[in-house]
This record gives sequence, C-alpha cells and structure tokens, in this order.
Amino acid sequence: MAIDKGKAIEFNGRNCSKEKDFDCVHGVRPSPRDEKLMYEVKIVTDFAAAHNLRNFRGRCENLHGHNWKVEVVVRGDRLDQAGVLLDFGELKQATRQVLQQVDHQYLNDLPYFKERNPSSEHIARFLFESLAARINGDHRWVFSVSAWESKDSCATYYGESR
Ligand SMILES: Nc1nc2c(c(=O)[nH]1)N=C([C@H](O)[C@H](O)COP(=O)(O)OP(=O)(O)OP(=O)(O)O)CN2
Repeated sequence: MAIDKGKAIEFNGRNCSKEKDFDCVHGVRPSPRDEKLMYEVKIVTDFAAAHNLRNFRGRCENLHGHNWKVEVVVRGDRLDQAGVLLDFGELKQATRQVLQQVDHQYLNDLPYFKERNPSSEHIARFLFESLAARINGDHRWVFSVSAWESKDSCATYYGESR
C-alpha cells in the first residue's frame, strides 16, 4: 500500500505523520510500544463436568454435562535465558492444577458458582483468575481463557491482564 506521508494515518491507535514514523521497506515503522507486546504462548486442554444454568428458561436449566475444551493464552515482552516466555509444560501443569477444582464436579456446588451461574463465560473467568494468580509476573501475564462448551460454542474472558 502506498503511503502519503503528507497525511496522518492511524496505525495501532497512533497517528503517524512524521518522517520517523515510516521506513521505506515496511511502510509504517513500529513504535517501541508496538514492539513491546511481542510473544504469546497458548495451550489447549480439557475437563469434564456437570452443571445447570439457573434462570436460563431453556433445556440448559436441567442438569447436564459437557467436555469443555480450555484454551489459555499468556502474553509477555521478555524471554528467559532459554528463549521461552513460559515453558509450555509449566503452563500445562498450572492449568491442570486449577482444573482439578472443576474436573468431574457438579459446578453449581462449588463456592465460586453459588452466586454466579456456571456458564462458559463464568467458567472462563474463574480459570482466568485462578491462573493469573499463579502465572502473572512483571513480564508475562494471562491474556485470555476460552472455554469451549462444544465444538462450535465458546466463551472467552479477557481480564485485567497486568
Ligand atoms: N453464552 C452462553 N450460552 C449458553 C451457555 C453458556 O454457557 N454461555 N450454555 C448453554 C447450555 O450449557 C447448553 O447445554 C448448551 O446449549 P446449546 O449450545 O444449545 O447445546 P447443544 O449442543 O445442544 O446445541 P445445538 O443446538 O445442538 O447446537 C446454552 N447457552
């Protein structure tokens, strides 16, 4: 795409109009802020549980179960000496530990879901908060957790990441 340097354009939420904002090879030059969010790792796992949705006015008000697929995304801006943001194994282990609280449980019985319905949205939030407490540091943080209730239905929670 040809860039008219006479006009300001917006790129990643920033106005670019000055010579320093451009380079002749890539067009718009990334700012240090754009370069900061550089790495993302993701793991996928699953758990099985039963639930029912209160006040749903549908068949999901009845007791039923799912095999939820869970995706955890961690972002960060610094790698360790081994060149990794967070060891996949460490992330899987932390996620497994958190999932022990919900795996093969009747979710409505758990304290977290006494006030909140155990919807996929609230399950994603519960997992996000539990994982953030274990994983977040100055240079890496849980970015999102997605809970797939079936192969075509998923809810994602993006919390306060940093
Ligand atoms: N936004 C959300 N919607 C629904 C949730 C939820 O957690 N968040 N949960 C349910 C129920 O758990 C229900 O069991 C699943 O409903 P549904 O998607 O209808 O399930 P099916 O696989 O039976 O749907 P098909 O119609 O066969 O695709 C409902 N909604």
